[in-house]
Amino acid sequence: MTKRISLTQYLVEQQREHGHIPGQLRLLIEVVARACKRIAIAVNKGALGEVLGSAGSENVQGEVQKKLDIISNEVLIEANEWGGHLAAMASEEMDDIHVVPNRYPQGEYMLLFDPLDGSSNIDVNVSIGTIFSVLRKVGHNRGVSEEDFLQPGKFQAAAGYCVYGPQTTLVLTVGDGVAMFTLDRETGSWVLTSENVQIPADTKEFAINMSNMRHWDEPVKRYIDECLAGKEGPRGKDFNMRWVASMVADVHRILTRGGVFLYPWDKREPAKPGKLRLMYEANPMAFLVEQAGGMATNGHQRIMDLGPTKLHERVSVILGSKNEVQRVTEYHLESAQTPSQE
Ligand SMILES: O=P(O)(O)OC[C@H]1O[C@](O)(COP(=O)(O)O)[C@@H](O)[C@@H]1O
Ligand SMILES: [Mg+2]
Ligand SMILES: [Mg+2]
Repeated sequence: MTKRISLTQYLVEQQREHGHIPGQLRLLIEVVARACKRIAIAVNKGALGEVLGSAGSENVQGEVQKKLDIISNEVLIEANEWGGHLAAMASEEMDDIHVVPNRYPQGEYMLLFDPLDGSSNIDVNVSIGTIFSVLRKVGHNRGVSEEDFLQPGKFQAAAGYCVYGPQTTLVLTVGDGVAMFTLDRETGSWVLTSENVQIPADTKEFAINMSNMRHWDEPVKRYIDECLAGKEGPRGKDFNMRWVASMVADVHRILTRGGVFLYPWDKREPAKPGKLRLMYEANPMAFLVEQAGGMATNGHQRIMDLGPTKLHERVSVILGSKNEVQRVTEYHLESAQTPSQE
């Protein structure tokens, strides 16, 4: 029988072999993983745990909060407040940052999360998840403010997600490749089930919400039209389409078998750069995807190079198999160089 490696053993080994996971970061990741286990239990109970349905409130984005959005947020805050070695936290479901109180010495890290991704799928029993990102606090011996969080994604110390699906899987990077851990419900431990995850550079599968087609910009229309044209079209191959409407599940599929995911800017809300959130969704997923050999851009620039101007900033997202993301990005650049016909 092959040896089972737990999350703790994996992190300790990474620390010993590569020396790049400080003790505080290792403990922080373990606390997040423990919180995800508690969220998985709540998700699993479903109607029996009275966790389904709307909470009757709205978040800072004006989106209706589900009960599980709030429960998951509370679980993550509570777990990390005393056990997470943190200076502060920020969440998609909270207007402002949450500074960890009365700590000396103050924690070196800041945690950002989308506590429950794919909220529209909760009540219909489709995969959902938790996405998280870890930043270092620059400048010790002083308080922490929202500005401390406004760092480009390339400075993330760690990122990951947990997908609550047929299996509960934790996917993690600390900047040295991507590892996947499956929750063994009988023992309650996270068991390493994939290491050095690699996204194939080419794919025949795309993920986009096709109902927004009429709102898309030219380069996105061009790319999807070419995919839809199949064997007879310029791409010379047939493409398949998937859209779970939970970013965690769509990205998990891409990390597992390749593909390209797009949630681009569109004309519905032209003033907003996109639907997805830079700090809680795009940055952590971009870090994972790049660590697995893929690519992530907003159509013009690498996502992890973007300098955030506010906590809840939104962004256009194209990520996954390198050659496809490259192609969509080139289409955007070409279109920017072509004078408008209007
Ligand atoms: O319903 P749409 O517009 O296709 O959007 C789906 C997208 O919205 C999201 O659910 C947003 O996440 P939240 O549930 O955290 O708000 C993404 O996970 C997903 O990619
Ligand atoms: Mg989300
Ligand atoms: Mg969410």
